Amino acid sequence: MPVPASEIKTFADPAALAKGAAHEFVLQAREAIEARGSFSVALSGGSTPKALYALLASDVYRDQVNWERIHFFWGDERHVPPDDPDSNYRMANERLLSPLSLPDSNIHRVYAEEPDAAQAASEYEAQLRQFFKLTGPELPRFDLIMLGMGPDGHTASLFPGTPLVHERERLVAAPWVAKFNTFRITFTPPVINNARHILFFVTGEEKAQTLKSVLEGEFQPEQFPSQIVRPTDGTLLWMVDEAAAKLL
Ligand SMILES: O=C(O)[C@H](O)[C@@H](O)[C@H](O)[C@H](O)COP(=O)(O)O
Repeated sequence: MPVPASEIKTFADPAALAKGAAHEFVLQAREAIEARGSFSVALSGGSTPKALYALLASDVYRDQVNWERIHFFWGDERHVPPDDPDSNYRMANERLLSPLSLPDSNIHRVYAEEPDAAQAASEYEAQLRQFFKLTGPELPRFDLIMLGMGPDGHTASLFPGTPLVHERERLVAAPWVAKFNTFRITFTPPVINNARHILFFVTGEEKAQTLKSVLEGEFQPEQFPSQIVRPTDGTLLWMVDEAAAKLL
């Protein structure tokens, strides 16, 4: 079932998308802080959000939000230490968190330096349960989960072929990702789909065919894991640039 046009916003280029995303982030943060006193957000990794993170920490936006009311998590993390060039935490910390000098209590990173990835995943799940005060099978409800999409249609660290697209129990898992010959730590679909708001950021012509398959093609989440993202009681917005949207 194709994604409705109302859930897709197209921008001229990555810079325009970053501005649009920063505006959306600030609006959602203010709304959550106003309504519930805090804003819980799971950041995405990779390269697309780099410009957004730097923009949010810039003079243009930094005074528009009460950052101390915001709690930062990660939707996925590479199985590397926090100072590794591949670390999603390091990427966000350098561009957003460190420049804002947030208290450590606002930053909830994955302890991906743990040699046993499965242990790192269950530890992160414990962090989620503690922060959201979960006592039973209920799910954490993030105010915002930010996601990217790879050219292969993966999102977070849910890669094509992973059985995790059908996961219903665990909140966080540690899949082996053969294409990178490494483990990853990732939210599972139930956590992602329980968010109040989900934003996808997708740019670049190399993703155009996959984006068309994901948004307009048959529902095949095993092949295109990004298709599994369908909020049960929340909003979903695909923020894409013209290059990525050229086949839509
Ligand atoms: O850990 C990661 O790499 C991300 O969480 C991943 O899901 C990313 O969002 C996509 O791979 C898109 O990455 P780019 O933005 O670099 O294209």
